[in-house]
Amino acid sequence: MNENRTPLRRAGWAALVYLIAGFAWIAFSDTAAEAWFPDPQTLSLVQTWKGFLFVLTTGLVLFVVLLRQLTKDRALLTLQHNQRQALRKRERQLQVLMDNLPGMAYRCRYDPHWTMLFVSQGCARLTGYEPEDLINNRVASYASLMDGEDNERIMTEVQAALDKDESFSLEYALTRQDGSRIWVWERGRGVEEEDGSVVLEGIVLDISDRKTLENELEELATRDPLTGLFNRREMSRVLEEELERARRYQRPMAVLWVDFDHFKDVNDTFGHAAGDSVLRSISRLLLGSVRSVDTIGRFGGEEFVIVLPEMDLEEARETAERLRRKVADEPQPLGNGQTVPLTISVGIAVYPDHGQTASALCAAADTAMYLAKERGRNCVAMAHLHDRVHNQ
Ligand SMILES: Nc1nc2c(ncn2[C@@H]2O[C@H](COP(=O)(O)OP(=O)(O)OP(=O)(O)O)[C@@H](O)[C@H]2O)c(=O)[nH]1
Repeated sequence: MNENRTPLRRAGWAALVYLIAGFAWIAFSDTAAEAWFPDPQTLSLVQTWKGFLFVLTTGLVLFVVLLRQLTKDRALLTLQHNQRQALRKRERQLQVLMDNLPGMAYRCRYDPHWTMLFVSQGCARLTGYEPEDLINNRVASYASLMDGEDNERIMTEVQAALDKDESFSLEYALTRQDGSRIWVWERGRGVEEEDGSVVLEGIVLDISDRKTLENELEELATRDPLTGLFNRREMSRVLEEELERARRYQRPMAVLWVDFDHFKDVNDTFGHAAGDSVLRSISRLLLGSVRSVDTIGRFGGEEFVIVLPEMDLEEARETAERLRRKVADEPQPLGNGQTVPLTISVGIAVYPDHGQTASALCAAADTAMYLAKERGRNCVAMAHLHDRVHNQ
């Protein structure tokens, strides 16, 4: 209650109380003294002692009031000093924490530039820009470090989090000042300022190492380690995807089933390492001989599957024949400076002629490949139309 009074009002009240008490004392004590001590000599003595009493009392009151006030002031000053010390300590700790983040802390506006109002020192390590370069978009805006589509996606995600008053987590790529690319993870939330506007506060961490590891793991899960081609699982996924597209747009699609001829002889004669070298070399050769829309996978052993979107029977036959000739014409390196001639047998199945499903097409192409082997190898065979009936 007292805290609401202004110092002037409080001092005014104290002075008023003092004046009233003083005047009352002078007025009533003189009258009372004259009434009780009619003798002028005694009265004079009483007046003197009365004066002493007044000075003593007011002095005591002044002493108590001043003591109380000064004690309070000192306690307040000590409290303020301790609070300032604690604040400085926390600021220092926060600074150390922010400067040692594997990234940066920030405060920014929710605008198309992500205008930075504050960024910690880690900004230089993360982006290559000094904090003052990014603050208020002085040299570059944070948005200019992001990819265009990422920026739009992030704007939408952050808006959704702001609407729900929740924090947001984002992953996106940044282009640093030197042009190198990094992956970052950001977590932040909207904070209302004193003027009612909303700013974003959070941290941005470099997760490039994690991303590289994730990509490597993804590669391991989808690629054949020897040839680098898609493995059976990934190839099956691609086949389903292409088949779905062919169905939707009512376009043909071909599957080639490629098997090396007498590959066992290569292994037996030159060793397994030489066989591996041949597998790698033919993989490269096949990969370099198809269109960018075509996909090659190693299904296992020396069997390869090639998916050729938008290819009908005749085009597929021509492609298979071209691949067969290319392999036959080029002796394969054994890895020791020597080469070995090798041929392939290719089975062809085409959607929708030989099958409607991935498994039906694979089975038809595989059967056609055995037909090519039966015909003496180093040749191409088309699946029979009646295979379609068996496969469905
Ligand atoms: N070097 C090497 N050989 C492999 C690999 N995978 C499978 N093979 C070999 O491929 C050979 C396949 O032999 P077969 O199935 O008998 O067929 P082929 O000798 O090619 O004869 P045809 O297919 O009948 O013309 C086997 O010797 C396998 O050991 C591999 O990753 N590396």
